[in-house]
Amino acid sequence: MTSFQMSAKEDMVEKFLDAAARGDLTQVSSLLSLVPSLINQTGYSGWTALMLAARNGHLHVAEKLVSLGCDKSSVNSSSQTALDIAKFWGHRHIAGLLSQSEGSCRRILPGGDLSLQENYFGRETLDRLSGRRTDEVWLETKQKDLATVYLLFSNLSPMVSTPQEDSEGGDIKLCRFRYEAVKDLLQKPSTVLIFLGMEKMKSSSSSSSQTEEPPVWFAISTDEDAAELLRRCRENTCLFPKTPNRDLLKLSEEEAGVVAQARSVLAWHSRYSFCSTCGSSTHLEEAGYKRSCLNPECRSQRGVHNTCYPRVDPVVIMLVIHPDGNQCLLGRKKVFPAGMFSCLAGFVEPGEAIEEAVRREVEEESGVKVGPVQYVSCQPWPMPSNLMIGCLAVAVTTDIKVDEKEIEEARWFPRQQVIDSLFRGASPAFFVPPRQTIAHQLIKHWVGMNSNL
Ligand SMILES: NC(=O)C1=CN([C@@H]2O[C@H](COP(=O)(O)OP(=O)(O)OC[C@H]3O[C@@H](n4cnc5c(N)ncnc54)[C@H](OP(=O)(O)O)[C@@H]3O)[C@@H](O)[C@H]2O)C=CC1
Ligand SMILES: [Mg+2]
Ligand SMILES: [Mg+2]
Ligand SMILES: [Mg+2]
Ligand SMILES: [Zn+2]
Repeated sequence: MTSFQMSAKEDMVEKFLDAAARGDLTQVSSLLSLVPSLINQTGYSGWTALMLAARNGHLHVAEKLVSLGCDKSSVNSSSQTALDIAKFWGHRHIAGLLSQSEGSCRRILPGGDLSLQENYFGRETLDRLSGRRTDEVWLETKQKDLATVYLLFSNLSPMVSTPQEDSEGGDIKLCRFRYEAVKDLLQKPSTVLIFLGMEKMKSSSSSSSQTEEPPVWFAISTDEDAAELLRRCRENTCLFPKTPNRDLLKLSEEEAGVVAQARSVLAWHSRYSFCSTCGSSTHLEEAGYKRSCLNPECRSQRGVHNTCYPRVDPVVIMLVIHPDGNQCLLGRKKVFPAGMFSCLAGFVEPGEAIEEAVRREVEEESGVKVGPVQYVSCQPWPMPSNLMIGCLAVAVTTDIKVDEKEIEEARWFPRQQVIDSLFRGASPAFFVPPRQTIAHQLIKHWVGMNSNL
């Protein structure tokens, strides 16, 4: 693109965003009919037309953008969606429009502040088709299907491609392989193969493609040398991320959901090679979703035996609200980066209800006693297989005494300080974990609950 063409495009985007901010429906519509791709363009600080309409309360513009299929979930550089912005500025009619799918639930379950929140790692991109896991003929046919997608894992990290230096954005992408490129790995006895599921049918797909089944996905974990595996990829920007806690947060929402599933199941295989009941060898069944003991005398062959199936560890994570309603309790572990504070969290223990786990962990870690607990949303966290259960909790005492083994410091933070740090105000007193964590989303949820300012 020449510099002239570029500045003409920028002018057009600016004109479009300005029209949305002013509520000029006629200009918004005519620019969109000329250049439909304007719809999700961003301007200053990542603001889209929908966000600007939401900021200024222009319902008709917001309706037009939504009816044309604009992206309602995109976030600006302060991690706010158009819905957050509409709620914050008190434009209830627009907030209602942007959360319309929740309307019918609200009628069925009145009273609760129900927001259909989807967290990073939580998107179900694939239909798991668990019924097919025992259909060996079907699975074998699918393995050889030309459209089938294989992901390669080494040491529990998926092979990803990193952006070219001159490209925009910092996202990483999963490397997708076809059967021909991995069939030798499938023959190796040490390879673990997991059936992940089938791509979901797109509602807009044409009638001719509806007769064909969408592609299925498998994950392969192999002990082949990582450098050797990387040679299978044509691009030279591929790698296996070394720090999953950080690096796997750079995937798209769709790919993050697939990785959450694959990584947790593979982590279970790598930790549970032998039968945990009798110590004998096991073999893989049900397309990677079961390990059965090879000892015919083993107790795990009879009755209900959860040891044969992949594990999920429930963890409660909670934002504790001060009895005055205007402060929240955040803590930091020694391993956190300097200045970062987050929600308290802890593993649910056997025979424990979620509410009780919240009360116990908060008291253990901070000395604060908690009364009412409300579930908000959850997040699969594949490090290795936690299910983070996000709650709000109201404190009934306020004195803090931290458990120094787990927590370095815990403090009550006033709402304004939390808002500044969440939306990166001028000089925030601390910072919160990135938006991909449920900790961030819980903090944002609390701030949003009373944001009709
Ligand atoms: N997505 C998000 O926003 C967040 C995710 N998390 C995740 O939640 C998890 C739990 O939080 P954390 O505060 O550490 O939990 P806890 O407060 O329960 O403390 C963890 C410690 O408890 C012990 N422990 C008890 N039961 C278990 C179990 N079933 N599995 C593992 N360890 C157990 C371990 O001690 P020892 O090793 O000494 O035996 C461990 O170091 C972490 O893995 C963390 O990654 C945490 C915060 C935010
Ligand atoms: Mg903890
Ligand atoms: Mg704890
Ligand atoms: Mg604990
Ligand atoms: Zn056994």
